[in-house]
Amino acid sequence: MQNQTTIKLINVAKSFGETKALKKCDFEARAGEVHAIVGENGSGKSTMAKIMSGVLHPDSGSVSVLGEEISTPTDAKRIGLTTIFQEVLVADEASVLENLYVGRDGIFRSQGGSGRRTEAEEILKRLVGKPVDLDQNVGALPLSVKQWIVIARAVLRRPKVLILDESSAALDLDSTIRLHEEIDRLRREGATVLIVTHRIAELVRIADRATILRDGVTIGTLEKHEITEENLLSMMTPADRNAYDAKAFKSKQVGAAAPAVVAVRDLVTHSAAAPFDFDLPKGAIIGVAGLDGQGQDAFVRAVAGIIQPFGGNVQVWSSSTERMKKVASLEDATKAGISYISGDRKREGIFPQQSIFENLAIGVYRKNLGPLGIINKAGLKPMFKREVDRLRIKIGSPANKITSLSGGNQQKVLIGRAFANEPSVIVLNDPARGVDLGTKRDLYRELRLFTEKGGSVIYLSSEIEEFIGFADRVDVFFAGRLFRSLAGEDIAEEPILAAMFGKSPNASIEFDLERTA
Ligand SMILES: Nc1ncnc2c1ncn2[C@@H]1O[C@H](COP(=O)(O)OP(=O)(O)OP(=O)(O)O)[C@@H](O)[C@H]1O
Repeated sequence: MQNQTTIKLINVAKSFGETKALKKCDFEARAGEVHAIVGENGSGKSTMAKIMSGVLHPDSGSVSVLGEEISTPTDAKRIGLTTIFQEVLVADEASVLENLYVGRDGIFRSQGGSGRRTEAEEILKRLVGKPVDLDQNVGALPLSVKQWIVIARAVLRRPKVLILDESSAALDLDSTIRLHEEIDRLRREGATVLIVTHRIAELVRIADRATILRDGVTIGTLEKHEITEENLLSMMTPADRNAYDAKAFKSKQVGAAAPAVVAVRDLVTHSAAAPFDFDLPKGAIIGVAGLDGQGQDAFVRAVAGIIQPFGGNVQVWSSSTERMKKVASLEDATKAGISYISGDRKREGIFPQQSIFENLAIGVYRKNLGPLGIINKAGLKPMFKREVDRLRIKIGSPANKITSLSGGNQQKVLIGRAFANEPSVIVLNDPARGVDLGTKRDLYRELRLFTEKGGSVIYLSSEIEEFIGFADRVDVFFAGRLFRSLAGEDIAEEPILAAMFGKSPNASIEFDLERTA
Protein backbone atom coordinates (compact mmCIF):
# COMPACT_ATOMS: atom_id res chain seq x y z
CA MET A 1 0.00 0.00 0.00
CA GLN A 2 2.82 2.43 0.90
CA ASN A 3 4.03 4.53 -2.06
CA GLN A 4 1.00 3.60 -4.12
CA THR A 5 -0.49 6.59 -5.97
CA THR A 6 -3.71 7.64 -4.27
CA ILE A 7 -4.50 10.91 -6.03
CA LYS A 8 -3.79 11.97 -9.55
CA LEU A 9 -4.76 15.21 -11.26
CA ILE A 10 -3.84 15.67 -14.89
CA ASN A 11 -4.11 19.00 -16.69
CA VAL A 12 -6.98 20.21 -14.54
CA ALA A 13 -8.55 23.62 -15.27
CA LYS A 14 -11.29 25.51 -13.44
CA SER A 15 -12.67 29.02 -13.96
CA PHE A 16 -15.12 31.15 -12.06
CA GLY A 17 -16.49 33.53 -14.69
CA GLU A 18 -13.48 35.56 -15.84
CA THR A 19 -11.17 34.23 -13.13
CA LYS A 20 -9.07 31.24 -14.10
CA ALA A 21 -8.49 29.71 -10.67
CA LEU A 22 -6.70 26.66 -12.12
CA LYS A 23 -5.12 26.71 -15.57
CA LYS A 24 -2.95 23.62 -15.70
CA CYS A 25 -2.87 21.72 -12.47
CA ASP A 26 -1.02 18.41 -12.29
CA PHE A 27 -0.66 16.59 -9.02
CA GLU A 28 0.20 13.19 -7.67
CA ALA A 29 0.12 11.99 -4.06
CA ARG A 30 0.99 8.63 -2.51
CA ALA A 31 -0.14 6.46 0.34
CA GLY A 32 1.85 7.00 3.53
CA GLU A 33 2.99 10.53 2.79
CA VAL A 34 2.31 14.02 4.07
CA HIS A 35 2.12 16.18 0.96
CA ALA A 36 1.94 19.96 1.24
CA ILE A 37 0.23 22.16 -1.35
CA VAL A 38 1.87 25.56 -1.38
CA GLY A 39 1.32 28.78 -3.28
CA GLU A 40 0.59 32.46 -3.01
CA ASN A 41 -2.81 33.70 -1.99
CA GLY A 42 -5.21 33.13 -4.84
CA SER A 43 -2.96 30.61 -6.62
CA GLY A 44 -5.73 27.99 -6.62
CA LYS A 45 -4.98 25.73 -3.62
CA SER A 46 -8.47 25.70 -2.12
CA THR A 47 -10.01 25.24 -5.56
CA MET A 48 -7.78 22.20 -6.02
CA ALA A 49 -8.79 20.81 -2.59
CA LYS A 50 -12.45 21.34 -3.43
CA ILE A 51 -12.09 19.54 -6.76
CA MET A 52 -10.46 16.54 -5.08
CA SER A 53 -13.28 16.52 -2.52
CA GLY A 54 -16.03 16.53 -5.14
CA VAL A 55 -17.30 19.96 -4.04
CA LEU A 56 -16.32 21.54 -7.36
CA HIS A 57 -16.13 20.02 -10.81
CA PRO A 58 -13.18 20.75 -13.10
CA ASP A 59 -13.89 22.36 -16.48
CA SER A 60 -11.35 20.01 -18.07
CA GLY A 61 -8.66 17.51 -17.15
CA SER A 62 -8.89 14.31 -15.15
CA VAL A 63 -9.08 13.66 -11.43
CA SER A 64 -8.70 10.28 -9.83
CA VAL A 65 -8.83 9.59 -6.09
CA LEU A 66 -8.04 6.07 -4.90
CA GLY A 67 -8.60 4.89 -8.46
CA GLU A 68 -12.06 6.40 -8.78
CA GLU A 69 -13.60 9.48 -10.33
CA ILE A 70 -15.20 11.78 -7.80
CA SER A 71 -18.36 13.65 -8.69
CA THR A 72 -19.91 14.50 -5.33
CA PRO A 73 -18.69 14.99 -1.75
CA THR A 74 -20.62 11.83 -0.84
CA ASP A 75 -18.57 9.86 -3.39
CA ALA A 76 -15.42 11.21 -1.83
CA LYS A 77 -16.46 10.22 1.69
CA ARG A 78 -17.56 6.77 0.58
CA ILE A 79 -14.18 5.89 -0.82
CA GLY A 80 -12.28 7.27 2.16
CA LEU A 81 -11.45 10.94 1.45
CA THR A 82 -12.18 13.46 4.17
CA THR A 83 -11.55 17.19 3.98
CA ILE A 84 -11.29 19.68 6.80
CA PHE A 85 -12.12 23.06 5.30
CA GLN A 86 -11.04 26.43 6.65
CA GLU A 87 -14.37 27.17 8.31
CA VAL A 88 -15.12 25.44 11.59
CA LEU A 89 -18.38 23.63 10.83
CA VAL A 90 -20.18 22.31 13.90
CA ALA A 91 -23.84 22.07 14.89
CA ASP A 92 -24.01 24.24 18.02
CA GLU A 93 -27.28 22.82 19.26
CA ALA A 94 -26.12 19.18 19.10
CA SER A 95 -23.92 17.34 21.59
CA VAL A 96 -20.21 16.69 21.15
CA LEU A 97 -20.91 13.01 20.44
CA GLU A 98 -23.56 13.81 17.84
CA ASN A 99 -21.21 16.24 16.15
CA LEU A 100 -18.50 13.62 15.99
CA TYR A 101 -20.64 11.05 14.25
CA VAL A 102 -22.94 13.33 12.29
CA GLY A 103 -23.87 11.82 8.95
CA ARG A 104 -22.93 8.36 10.12
CA ASP A 105 -25.58 5.65 10.31
CA GLY A 106 -27.74 5.22 13.37
CA ILE A 107 -26.03 7.75 15.63
CA PHE A 108 -29.18 9.43 16.81
CA ARG A 109 -30.88 6.14 17.54
CA SER A 110 -28.10 4.39 19.33
CA GLN A 111 -26.26 7.41 20.71
CA GLY A 112 -23.23 5.79 19.28
CA GLY A 113 -23.02 2.67 21.44
CA SER A 114 -20.32 2.22 24.03
CA GLY A 115 -17.62 1.44 21.46
CA ARG A 116 -18.14 4.74 19.77
CA ARG A 117 -18.18 6.60 23.07
CA THR A 118 -14.88 5.10 24.13
CA GLU A 119 -13.32 5.81 20.77
CA ALA A 120 -14.60 9.39 20.82
CA GLU A 121 -13.39 9.95 24.39
CA GLU A 122 -9.94 8.66 23.56
CA ILE A 123 -9.49 10.69 20.44
CA LEU A 124 -10.70 13.95 21.98
CA LYS A 125 -8.47 13.46 25.01
CA ARG A 126 -5.52 12.96 22.70
CA LEU A 127 -6.31 16.00 20.54
CA VAL A 128 -7.60 18.50 23.11
CA GLY A 129 -5.07 17.39 25.71
CA LYS A 130 -7.76 16.81 28.35
CA PRO A 131 -11.07 14.92 28.62
CA VAL A 132 -14.14 16.47 26.96
CA ASP A 133 -17.71 15.77 28.12
CA LEU A 134 -19.37 14.06 25.15
CA ASP A 135 -22.91 14.92 26.21
CA GLN A 136 -22.60 18.69 26.47
CA ASN A 137 -23.85 20.96 23.70
CA VAL A 138 -21.15 22.22 21.39
CA GLY A 139 -22.51 25.78 21.31
CA ALA A 140 -20.92 26.91 24.57
CA LEU A 141 -17.48 25.45 23.88
CA PRO A 142 -14.52 27.65 22.96
CA LEU A 143 -13.58 27.95 19.29
CA SER A 144 -10.40 25.91 19.78
CA VAL A 145 -12.39 22.92 21.11
CA LYS A 146 -14.85 23.26 18.21
CA GLN A 147 -11.91 23.12 15.84
CA TRP A 148 -10.73 19.92 17.54
CA ILE A 149 -14.20 18.40 17.19
CA VAL A 150 -14.01 19.00 13.44
CA ILE A 151 -10.58 17.42 13.29
CA ALA A 152 -11.65 14.49 15.51
CA ARG A 153 -14.69 13.90 13.30
CA ALA A 154 -12.39 13.56 10.30
CA VAL A 155 -9.90 11.29 12.09
CA LEU A 156 -12.70 9.03 13.38
CA ARG A 157 -13.60 8.23 9.81
CA ARG A 158 -10.16 6.61 9.45
CA PRO A 159 -9.62 8.38 6.14
CA LYS A 160 -7.38 6.96 3.45
CA VAL A 161 -6.92 10.52 2.23
CA LEU A 162 -7.20 13.47 4.60
CA ILE A 163 -7.07 17.04 3.27
CA LEU A 164 -6.42 19.83 5.76
CA ASP A 165 -7.07 23.23 4.21
CA GLU A 166 -5.41 25.76 6.52
CA SER A 167 -6.62 23.79 9.51
CA SER A 168 -3.76 24.81 11.75
CA ALA A 169 -4.01 28.52 10.95
CA ALA A 170 -5.79 29.27 14.22
CA LEU A 171 -4.00 26.73 16.42
CA ASP A 172 -1.38 27.74 18.93
CA LEU A 173 1.94 25.97 19.20
CA ASP A 174 0.91 23.41 21.79
CA SER A 175 -2.12 22.40 19.73
CA THR A 176 -0.14 22.39 16.50
CA ILE A 177 2.21 19.83 18.01
CA ARG A 178 -0.74 17.59 18.91
CA LEU A 179 -2.13 17.97 15.39
CA HIS A 180 1.25 17.02 13.92
CA GLU A 181 1.35 13.89 16.08
CA GLU A 182 -2.06 12.93 14.75
CA ILE A 183 -0.98 13.57 11.15
CA ASP A 184 2.07 11.44 11.77
CA ARG A 185 -0.07 8.62 13.14
CA LEU A 186 -2.28 8.65 10.03
CA ARG A 187 0.74 8.73 7.79
CA ARG A 188 2.23 5.69 9.53
CA GLU A 189 -1.05 3.86 9.05
CA GLY A 190 -0.66 4.41 5.30
CA ALA A 191 -3.00 7.38 4.77
CA THR A 192 -2.24 10.24 2.39
CA VAL A 193 -2.37 13.54 4.25
CA LEU A 194 -2.55 16.72 2.15
CA ILE A 195 -1.91 19.96 3.94
CA VAL A 196 -2.60 23.39 2.53
CA THR A 197 -0.63 25.80 4.67
CA HIS A 198 1.24 29.08 4.64
CA ARG A 199 3.15 28.16 7.77
CA ILE A 200 6.47 27.37 6.22
CA ALA A 201 8.14 26.20 9.44
CA GLU A 202 5.35 23.68 9.96
CA LEU A 203 5.63 22.46 6.43
CA VAL A 204 9.39 21.99 6.60
CA ARG A 205 8.85 20.00 9.80
CA ILE A 206 6.19 17.56 8.65
CA ALA A 207 5.88 17.41 4.87
CA ASP A 208 7.46 14.55 2.90
CA ARG A 209 6.89 16.38 -0.37
CA ALA A 210 5.50 19.74 -1.43
CA THR A 211 3.79 20.72 -4.68
CA ILE A 212 3.91 24.39 -5.62
CA LEU A 213 1.16 26.22 -7.48
CA ARG A 214 1.61 29.60 -9.09
CA ASP A 215 -1.32 31.37 -10.71
CA GLY A 216 -3.25 28.16 -11.21
CA VAL A 217 -0.33 26.25 -12.72
CA THR A 218 1.69 23.46 -11.07
CA ILE A 219 5.29 24.61 -10.94
CA GLY A 220 6.80 21.44 -9.52
CA THR A 221 7.13 19.07 -6.58
CA LEU A 222 9.93 19.21 -4.02
CA GLU A 223 11.26 16.20 -2.12
CA LYS A 224 11.71 16.47 1.64
CA HIS A 225 15.38 17.50 1.53
CA GLU A 226 14.60 20.22 -1.02
CA ILE A 227 11.86 21.87 1.04
CA THR A 228 13.40 25.14 2.23
CA GLU A 229 11.95 28.60 2.60
CA GLU A 230 14.08 29.97 -0.23
CA ASN A 231 13.19 27.14 -2.64
CA LEU A 232 9.52 27.52 -1.87
CA LEU A 233 9.60 31.28 -2.26
CA SER A 234 11.44 31.18 -5.56
CA MET A 235 8.93 28.69 -6.99
CA MET A 236 5.85 30.41 -5.59
CA THR A 237 6.57 33.92 -6.77
CA PRO A 238 7.39 35.30 -10.21
CA ALA A 239 11.08 36.14 -10.69
CA ASP A 240 10.57 39.92 -10.54
CA ARG A 241 9.13 39.63 -7.05
CA ASN A 242 11.84 37.40 -5.79
CA ALA A 243 14.48 39.84 -4.81
CA TYR A 244 13.45 39.89 -1.17
CA ASP A 245 16.10 40.66 1.25
CA ALA A 246 15.60 39.88 4.90
CA LYS A 247 17.63 43.04 5.66
CA ALA A 248 14.67 45.09 4.50
CA PHE A 249 12.82 44.23 7.68
CA LYS A 250 15.66 43.30 10.02
CA SER A 251 15.43 44.26 13.67
CA LYS A 252 17.06 47.61 14.31
CA GLN A 253 17.41 46.69 17.96
CA VAL A 254 15.45 49.69 19.11
CA GLY A 255 16.15 49.68 22.80
CA ALA A 256 14.09 50.58 25.80
CA ALA A 257 15.88 53.96 25.74
CA ALA A 258 13.46 55.39 23.18
CA PRO A 259 10.54 57.23 24.79
CA ALA A 260 7.42 55.13 25.33
CA VAL A 261 4.50 55.87 23.02
CA VAL A 262 2.27 53.34 24.77
CA ALA A 263 2.53 52.79 28.50
CA VAL A 264 0.46 50.09 30.18
CA ARG A 265 0.31 50.09 33.97
CA ASP A 266 -0.95 47.41 36.37
CA LEU A 267 -2.94 45.73 33.64
CA VAL A 268 -5.04 42.74 34.70
CA THR A 269 -6.21 40.50 31.84
CA HIS A 270 -8.57 38.26 33.81
CA SER A 271 -9.89 38.02 37.34
CA ALA A 272 -7.22 35.62 38.60
CA ALA A 273 -4.20 37.12 36.80
CA ALA A 274 -1.48 39.25 38.37
CA PRO A 275 -1.01 42.86 37.19
CA PHE A 276 1.86 43.81 34.89
CA ASP A 277 3.41 46.82 33.12
CA PHE A 278 4.38 47.22 29.47
CA ASP A 279 6.11 49.96 27.47
CA LEU A 280 6.22 50.36 23.70
CA PRO A 281 9.32 52.40 22.76
CA LYS A 282 8.90 54.76 19.81
CA GLY A 283 10.11 53.19 16.59
CA ALA A 284 10.10 49.64 17.97
CA ILE A 285 8.44 46.45 16.80
CA ILE A 286 7.47 44.46 19.87
CA GLY A 287 6.50 40.82 19.34
CA VAL A 288 3.87 39.33 21.64
CA ALA A 289 3.80 35.57 22.16
CA GLY A 290 2.03 33.00 24.31
CA LEU A 291 0.12 29.74 24.18
CA ASP A 292 -3.65 30.06 23.80
CA GLY A 293 -5.39 31.79 26.69
CA GLN A 294 -2.36 33.22 28.50
CA GLY A 295 -3.61 36.81 28.41
CA GLN A 296 -1.77 38.06 25.33
CA ASP A 297 -4.92 38.32 23.25
CA ALA A 298 -6.73 40.34 25.95
CA PHE A 299 -3.63 42.52 26.26
CA VAL A 300 -3.46 43.57 22.59
CA ARG A 301 -7.20 44.12 22.49
CA ALA A 302 -7.02 46.30 25.57
CA VAL A 303 -4.27 48.39 23.98
CA ALA A 304 -6.44 48.81 20.88
CA GLY A 305 -9.39 49.85 23.06
CA ILE A 306 -11.51 46.89 21.97
CA ILE A 307 -11.99 45.45 25.45
CA GLN A 308 -11.79 46.88 28.92
CA PRO A 309 -9.17 45.15 31.05
CA PHE A 310 -10.09 43.87 34.53
CA GLY A 311 -7.77 46.44 36.01
CA GLY A 312 -5.01 48.95 35.25
CA ASN A 313 -4.80 51.36 32.34
CA VAL A 314 -3.41 51.99 28.89
CA GLN A 315 -1.91 55.36 27.97
CA VAL A 316 -0.85 56.58 24.55
CA TRP A 317 1.37 59.51 23.60
CA SER A 318 -0.61 62.30 22.02
CA SER A 319 1.49 64.46 19.72
CA SER A 320 -1.09 67.25 19.76
CA THR A 321 -1.02 67.72 23.55
CA GLU A 322 2.50 66.31 23.97
CA ARG A 323 1.27 64.18 26.86
CA MET A 324 0.26 60.62 27.58
CA LYS A 325 -3.48 60.16 27.20
CA LYS A 326 -5.63 57.40 28.66
CA VAL A 327 -7.31 54.99 26.23
CA ALA A 328 -10.61 53.66 27.50
CA SER A 329 -12.48 52.82 24.31
CA LEU A 330 -12.03 51.98 20.66
CA GLU A 331 -12.83 55.59 19.79
CA ASP A 332 -10.13 56.87 22.17
CA ALA A 333 -7.64 54.45 20.63
CA THR A 334 -8.52 55.47 17.08
CA LYS A 335 -8.27 59.17 17.98
CA ALA A 336 -4.90 58.52 19.58
CA GLY A 337 -3.67 57.06 16.28
CA ILE A 338 -3.89 53.33 17.05
CA SER A 339 -4.83 51.01 14.18
CA TYR A 340 -5.77 47.40 14.84
CA ILE A 341 -5.47 44.44 12.48
CA SER A 342 -6.98 41.10 13.42
CA GLY A 343 -6.20 37.73 11.89
CA ASP A 344 -9.71 36.62 12.81
CA ARG A 345 -11.13 38.45 9.83
CA LYS A 346 -14.57 36.81 9.94
CA ARG A 347 -15.23 37.92 13.51
CA GLU A 348 -13.50 41.27 13.71
CA GLY A 349 -12.50 42.45 10.30
CA ILE A 350 -14.36 42.23 7.07
CA PHE A 351 -17.78 43.60 6.23
CA PRO A 352 -18.94 40.69 4.07
CA GLN A 353 -21.75 42.56 2.37
CA GLN A 354 -19.51 45.45 1.32
CA SER A 355 -17.20 45.83 -1.64
CA ILE A 356 -13.44 45.48 -1.63
CA PHE A 357 -13.14 49.26 -1.98
CA GLU A 358 -15.43 49.97 0.97
CA ASN A 359 -13.71 47.39 3.14
CA LEU A 360 -10.33 48.98 2.57
CA ALA A 361 -11.40 52.59 2.73
CA ILE A 362 -13.89 52.40 5.57
CA GLY A 363 -11.58 53.89 8.19
CA VAL A 364 -10.74 56.94 6.12
CA TYR A 365 -14.24 57.68 4.90
CA ARG A 366 -14.85 60.16 7.66
CA LYS A 367 -11.80 62.22 6.82
CA ASN A 368 -12.90 62.39 3.18
CA LEU A 369 -16.45 63.57 3.54
CA GLY A 370 -17.28 66.12 0.93
CA PRO A 371 -19.87 68.91 1.25
CA LEU A 372 -23.23 67.63 2.56
CA GLY A 373 -21.49 64.63 4.09
CA ILE A 374 -21.14 62.79 0.79
CA ILE A 375 -18.19 60.46 0.55
CA ASN A 376 -15.55 61.70 -1.80
CA LYS A 377 -14.86 58.38 -3.48
CA ALA A 378 -12.72 59.86 -6.21
CA GLY A 379 -10.47 61.39 -3.57
CA LEU A 380 -9.92 57.98 -2.03
CA LYS A 381 -8.98 56.23 -5.25
CA PRO A 382 -5.24 57.06 -5.18
CA MET A 383 -5.01 55.75 -1.61
CA PHE A 384 -6.84 52.58 -2.64
CA LYS A 385 -4.51 52.01 -5.58
CA ARG A 386 -1.44 52.65 -3.43
CA GLU A 387 -2.45 50.04 -0.84
CA VAL A 388 -3.51 47.46 -3.44
CA ASP A 389 -0.20 47.88 -5.27
CA ARG A 390 2.15 47.80 -2.35
CA LEU A 391 0.50 44.77 -0.74
CA ARG A 392 0.00 43.21 -4.17
CA ILE A 393 -3.63 42.44 -3.45
CA LYS A 394 -5.07 40.26 -6.19
CA ILE A 395 -8.44 41.76 -7.05
CA GLY A 396 -10.79 42.01 -10.01
CA SER A 397 -13.05 45.06 -9.82
CA PRO A 398 -12.82 47.13 -6.60
CA ALA A 399 -16.63 47.11 -6.62
CA ASN A 400 -16.81 43.30 -6.17
CA LYS A 401 -17.77 42.00 -2.77
CA ILE A 402 -14.82 41.31 -0.51
CA THR A 403 -15.97 37.71 -0.13
CA SER A 404 -15.12 37.06 -3.79
CA LEU A 405 -11.42 37.27 -2.86
CA SER A 406 -9.34 34.31 -1.69
CA GLY A 407 -8.88 34.20 2.10
CA GLY A 408 -5.37 35.61 2.06
CA ASN A 409 -6.34 38.49 -0.19
CA GLN A 410 -9.19 39.41 2.16
CA GLN A 411 -6.60 39.56 4.93
CA LYS A 412 -4.43 41.86 2.82
CA VAL A 413 -7.37 44.26 2.44
CA LEU A 414 -7.53 44.53 6.23
CA ILE A 415 -3.81 45.21 6.42
CA GLY A 416 -4.21 47.90 3.74
CA ARG A 417 -7.04 49.43 5.79
CA ALA A 418 -4.82 49.79 8.85
CA PHE A 419 -2.06 51.56 6.91
CA ALA A 420 -4.58 53.77 5.12
CA ASN A 421 -5.61 55.27 8.45
CA GLU A 422 -2.13 56.79 8.79
CA PRO A 423 -1.75 55.63 12.38
CA SER A 424 1.12 56.25 14.79
CA VAL A 425 0.82 52.83 16.44
CA ILE A 426 -0.25 49.62 14.70
CA VAL A 427 -1.45 46.74 16.85
CA LEU A 428 -1.56 43.44 14.98
CA ASN A 429 -3.30 40.38 16.37
CA ASP A 430 -1.96 37.37 14.47
CA PRO A 431 -2.33 39.26 11.18
CA ALA A 432 -0.54 36.77 8.95
CA ARG A 433 -3.03 33.93 9.38
CA GLY A 434 -3.60 32.47 5.95
CA VAL A 435 -1.28 35.01 4.33
CA ASP A 436 1.38 33.72 1.93
CA LEU A 437 5.10 33.93 2.54
CA GLY A 438 5.78 36.69 0.01
CA THR A 439 3.07 38.84 1.53
CA LYS A 440 4.33 38.19 5.04
CA ARG A 441 7.67 39.57 3.96
CA ASP A 442 5.93 42.52 2.29
CA LEU A 443 4.14 43.15 5.57
CA TYR A 444 7.37 42.97 7.63
CA ARG A 445 9.06 45.39 5.25
CA GLU A 446 6.14 47.81 5.34
CA LEU A 447 6.06 47.68 9.14
CA ARG A 448 9.79 48.35 9.32
CA LEU A 449 9.41 51.32 6.96
CA PHE A 450 6.55 52.50 9.15
CA THR A 451 8.78 52.45 12.25
CA GLU A 452 11.55 54.25 10.38
CA LYS A 453 9.08 57.06 9.78
CA GLY A 454 8.35 57.22 13.50
CA GLY A 455 5.58 54.64 13.89
CA SER A 456 5.57 51.89 16.52
CA VAL A 457 4.25 48.35 16.35
CA ILE A 458 2.85 45.67 18.64
CA TYR A 459 2.79 42.35 16.79
CA LEU A 460 1.08 39.31 18.29
CA SER A 461 1.78 36.07 16.48
CA SER A 462 1.04 32.41 17.14
CA GLU A 463 4.03 31.51 14.96
CA ILE A 464 7.33 31.96 16.78
CA GLU A 465 9.26 32.06 13.50
CA GLU A 466 7.65 35.38 12.66
CA PHE A 467 9.62 37.17 15.37
CA ILE A 468 13.08 35.92 14.59
CA GLY A 469 15.23 38.53 12.86
CA PHE A 470 12.26 40.89 12.80
CA ALA A 471 11.08 41.90 16.28
CA ASP A 472 13.15 44.26 18.42
CA ARG A 473 11.83 42.64 21.59
CA VAL A 474 9.52 39.70 22.27
CA ASP A 475 7.20 39.82 25.26
CA VAL A 476 6.00 36.37 26.25
CA PHE A 477 2.77 35.91 28.17
CA PHE A 478 2.10 33.17 30.68
CA ALA A 479 -0.68 32.74 33.27
CA GLY A 480 -2.45 35.91 32.20
CA ARG A 481 0.44 38.32 32.46
CA LEU A 482 3.62 39.44 30.74
CA PHE A 483 6.01 36.75 31.93
CA ARG A 484 9.32 37.55 30.24
CA SER A 485 10.76 40.10 27.80
CA LEU A 486 13.38 38.80 25.40
CA ALA A 487 15.79 40.85 23.31
CA GLY A 488 18.90 40.42 21.17
CA GLU A 489 20.10 36.82 20.89
CA ASP A 490 17.30 35.62 23.14
CA ILE A 491 14.87 36.19 20.30
CA ALA A 492 15.22 32.57 19.22
CA GLU A 493 13.04 29.49 19.28
CA GLU A 494 14.30 27.90 22.51
CA PRO A 495 14.12 30.90 24.87
CA ILE A 496 10.72 31.91 23.47
CA LEU A 497 9.39 28.37 23.89
CA ALA A 498 10.76 28.08 27.42
CA ALA A 499 8.98 31.30 28.39
CA MET A 500 5.75 30.23 26.68
CA PHE A 501 5.68 27.18 28.94
CA GLY A 502 6.49 29.31 31.98
CA LYS A 503 9.94 27.81 32.37
CA SER A 504 13.26 29.32 33.33
CA PRO A 505 15.36 30.58 30.40
CA ASN A 506 17.69 27.58 30.35
CA ALA A 507 15.13 24.82 30.86
CA SER A 508 14.85 22.24 28.14
CA ILE A 509 11.44 21.60 26.68
CA GLU A 510 10.24 18.01 26.98
CA PHE A 511 8.60 17.65 23.62
CA ASP A 512 10.52 17.13 20.45
CA LEU A 513 9.57 19.59 17.77
CA GLU A 514 11.02 17.47 15.03
CA ARG A 515 8.94 14.68 13.71
CA THR A 516 9.78 11.39 15.36
CA ALA A 517 9.70 9.27 12.21
N1 LIG B 1 -16.55 30.89 -5.84
C1 LIG B 1 -15.71 31.74 -6.44
N2 LIG B 1 -16.14 32.74 -7.21
C2 LIG B 1 -15.31 33.59 -7.84
N3 LIG B 1 -13.96 33.51 -7.76
C3 LIG B 1 -13.45 32.54 -7.00
C4 LIG B 1 -14.29 31.60 -6.29
N4 LIG B 1 -13.49 30.74 -5.63
C5 LIG B 1 -12.22 31.11 -5.89
N5 LIG B 1 -12.19 32.18 -6.73
C6 LIG B 1 -10.99 32.85 -7.26
O1 LIG B 1 -10.12 31.84 -7.73
C7 LIG B 1 -8.76 32.16 -7.43
C8 LIG B 1 -8.15 31.02 -6.63
O2 LIG B 1 -8.74 30.97 -5.35
P1 LIG B 1 -8.36 29.90 -4.23
O3 LIG B 1 -9.28 30.16 -3.07
O4 LIG B 1 -8.35 28.54 -4.82
O5 LIG B 1 -6.87 30.35 -3.87
P2 LIG B 1 -5.91 29.87 -2.70
O6 LIG B 1 -4.62 29.51 -3.32
O7 LIG B 1 -6.59 28.82 -1.88
O8 LIG B 1 -5.75 31.22 -1.87
P3 LIG B 1 -5.50 31.50 -0.28
O9 LIG B 1 -4.10 31.11 0.01
O10 LIG B 1 -5.66 32.99 -0.18
O11 LIG B 1 -6.55 30.73 0.49
C9 LIG B 1 -8.79 33.48 -6.69
O12 LIG B 1 -8.51 34.51 -7.61
C10 LIG B 1 -10.22 33.59 -6.18
O13 LIG B 1 -10.62 34.95 -6.07
